[in-house]
Parts: sequence; C-alpha cells; structure tokens
Amino acid sequence: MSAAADRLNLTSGHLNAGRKRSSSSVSLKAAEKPFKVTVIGSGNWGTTIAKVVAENCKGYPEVFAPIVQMWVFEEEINGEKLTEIINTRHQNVKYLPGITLPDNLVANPDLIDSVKDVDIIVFNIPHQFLPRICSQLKGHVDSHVRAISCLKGFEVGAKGVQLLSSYITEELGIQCGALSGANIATEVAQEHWSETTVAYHIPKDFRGEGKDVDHKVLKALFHRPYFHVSVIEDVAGISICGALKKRCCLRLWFRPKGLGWGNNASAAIQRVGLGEIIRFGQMFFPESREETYYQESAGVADLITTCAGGRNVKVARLMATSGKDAWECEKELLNGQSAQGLITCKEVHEWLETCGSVEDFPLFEAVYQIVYNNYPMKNLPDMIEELDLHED
Ligand SMILES: NC(=O)c1ccc[n+]([C@@H]2O[C@H](COP(=O)([O-])OP(=O)(O)OC[C@H]3O[C@@H](n4cnc5c(N)ncnc54)[C@H](O)[C@@H]3O)[C@@H](O)[C@H]2O)c1
Ligand SMILES: O=P(O)(O)OC[C@H](O)CO
Repeated sequence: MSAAADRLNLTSGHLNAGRKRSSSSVSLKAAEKPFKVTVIGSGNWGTTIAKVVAENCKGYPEVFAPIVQMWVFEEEINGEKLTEIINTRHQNVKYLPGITLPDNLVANPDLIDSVKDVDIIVFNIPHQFLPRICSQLKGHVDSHVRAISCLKGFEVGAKGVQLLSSYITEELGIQCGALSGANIATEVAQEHWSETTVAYHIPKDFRGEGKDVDHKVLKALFHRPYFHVSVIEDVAGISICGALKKRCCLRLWFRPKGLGWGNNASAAIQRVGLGEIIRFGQMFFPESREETYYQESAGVADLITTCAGGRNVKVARLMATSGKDAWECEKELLNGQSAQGLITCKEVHEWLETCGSVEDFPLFEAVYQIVYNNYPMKNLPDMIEELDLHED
C-alpha cells in the first residue's frame, strides 16, 4: 500500500491539542491488522455506544475489523433470548427499544468468547457489576489489549476510592482510558447531536502508529456526525465528573422542583455541586485538571444535561412527589436500568467518612442523609448552611 493510500482522512471531526480545535482533517494510518473491538455491556448506554462503534467499524475497514461483538447479560423476554432478538431483529427491545442496530453488531452471551482475539475492549456496564466481570475476564485478556471505560462511578474498597479505568488496568493489566460526556443515551441513539470526551494516556509500551491504539484511532472509533468527540489526556478529570455529577448532586437537583421550588433553587444546587466535584478531584485526584470541569462535555455540560433529563433525576422527582424510597422509584421507572447515583452516593459518603472529610462536602453529605437516613428534603438549604457554618 502506498504511503498516501494507507492514510485515511477523518474530515468530520477534529482532534484536540489541549482545547485547541483544529478545523483541518485528521490523517489516520491504516492498521497493519484491523483492530478487533468488543463492547462489554448491553444496557441503555452499552447498546448505544455499541451502535456508534459498530457504525464506525463498518465505515473504516482499514482500521477496524467489521464485526463488533457485544457481550450481553443474557435474559429472556417473553420466552425469547435477548441475544437472539438482537441478532435477528437488530433491536435491544428491553434496554434501547425502537432503535435499529447495525447488522455487524453481534450479541454474544459468552463473556470469555466475546473477547477472543480482541484488540480494543469498550466497557459499558453499571459499575456495581464491574468487579465480577473483571474477575471472570482475568487470564483471558492479553496485555496488548487496550480499553475504554464508559462507566460512570468509582470503585471504593480497601484501596480507597479508585477510578474505574485504573481498576480495570489493575485487575486485567491493560491500558484503559475513559469516555464521558453530556450523553443521555436515548438522544445519542436517536442520532440527535451530542458531544463527548474521550481521555486516554498513551502507554509506555505503545507499539507505534498503525499497530496500536492512539488518539486518532479512538477518534475514529467513537466520532459520528451526530456524536462529536474531543480526545484529551485527563482520564481522572472526566471520570470524576461522570461519577459525581449525577450521584451526589444531581439527584437533589431535581428535588427542588418536586418540592415546588423553582429554577433559582436548582441553579443553586448545581453551583454548589460543581464546586464539590472540583474539590473532590483536587483532594483525591490531584492529577485531574480544573479546566476539564469547565471546558469538556464530560464536565459542567454533563451536569446540566443529567440534571435536566437523566434517569437519576426521574427517580429523584418521583421520590419527591410520591414519598416512596429511591429503590422503589428506580424499580417503578427504569425497567431494569440502573440509577447508579444511589450506590455512588453511599460509596462516596463512606470514603469521605474514612478520610474525615465529610464536612468539606456539605451537599454530598446532605444527599446521603436524605437518601439513606430520611432527612426531610425541605431542610436541604439549612443542611448546607449548617455544615458551612461548621466549617467556619
Ligand atoms: N444510560 C445513559 O444515558 C448513560 C449515559 C452515559 C453513561 N452511562 C453510564 O454507562 C454505564 C452503563 O449504563 P447502561 O445505561 O448501559 O446500563 P443500564 O442502566 O441500562 O443497566 C442495565 C444493564 O445491566 C445489565 N445487568 C443486569 N444485571 C447484571 C449482572 N448481574 N451482571 C452484569 N450485567 C447486569 C443488564 O443486562 C443491562 O445490560 C453506567 O455506568 C452509566 O452510568 C449511562
Ligand atoms: O440517566 P443518568 O442519570 O444515568 O445520566 C445519564 C448520563 O450519564 C448523562 O450524560
């Protein structure tokens, strides 16, 4: 292949150097052996990202193998296996109904088989299932494999609070970045324009352009005309935003409306929440960059969209109006999907307690007390105020 012919132009998007956007096309070297991609997870976001990835793998056969495997936690829907439905009717009728999936996306119920000979794994499951998935994958994933985590959450355990990408790296010995943004799955699935942020560090054992995953390959894998991707280095920054925005402040954010309060109250809670997210990053992940919170889709933009229309907000609204507990509301509204804010809220509280830092995060703490100890929602302003006074 000639030097000119073995490079592809990605004209629809722009790689970022820091935040400097380039309007010129990006030249991508054809892969020596097209990268084989597997998506682990087939929920609302898992299926959406699998659609995006499968479209691009079909579109760039010089870079990616055309067939994309999607590992599916098998279940029966009206007597039919979900994998069979996806592979024959090309729809995930339970988690992403009404969206036609590309025919090169193959649902596979066998986790180990789905990662056979794979080069890139895209993790996309509710974070509470990650430890079990990783323990099953151990010994079945070669160290040359690269990964991207689309999960939003933390792993909190004996080692403290850990980014999920770091957890994957530690458990499986593979380099892992993250994808996070203002991305309500159904909007992306319907191809309504959205932005996202991918963060990835090129590892020391990088094998070279055309042989290994770099920022251009990731841009080609995730960028669509309706899904614009910015690729940066700050894995910690985008992961912290994704984990904390909905978990700890978003759920409350809608509550003011449930209580009959207005936009001013909602804005106040978002403002305090963003401050606490940044403080959390500075305290526990000093490598994260403050500008990521303001400038990237994964930062304040995700906070805004999640507060406006995410699943955690829907659960919060029902809690506020019905008086039912969070888990009842999740079950009633989400048909098997997960409002992970409930879990992260507790995990973060326990971590802050261990560190003696609860009082530095009055809003996070107020959310925890409301969800887990039935503190009245209407006391929120005072709870924040009281804790602020404590600080003084
Ligand atoms: N849905 C969104 O709009 C959205 C957008 C951006 C990021 N995210 C993040 O993406 C990640 C995945 O979310 P999602 O929306 O795809 O999932 P989801 O909330 O739709 O969860 C359902 C998924 O969990 C699976 N599941 C159930 N029990 C399981 C088990 N025991 N083991 C393994 N899997 C099991 C189901 O099969 C299904 O695939 C989460 O971290 C979420 O925060 C979601
Ligand atoms: O529906 P939620 O609350 O899980 O949020 C969805 C996404 O994270 C929005 O970016």
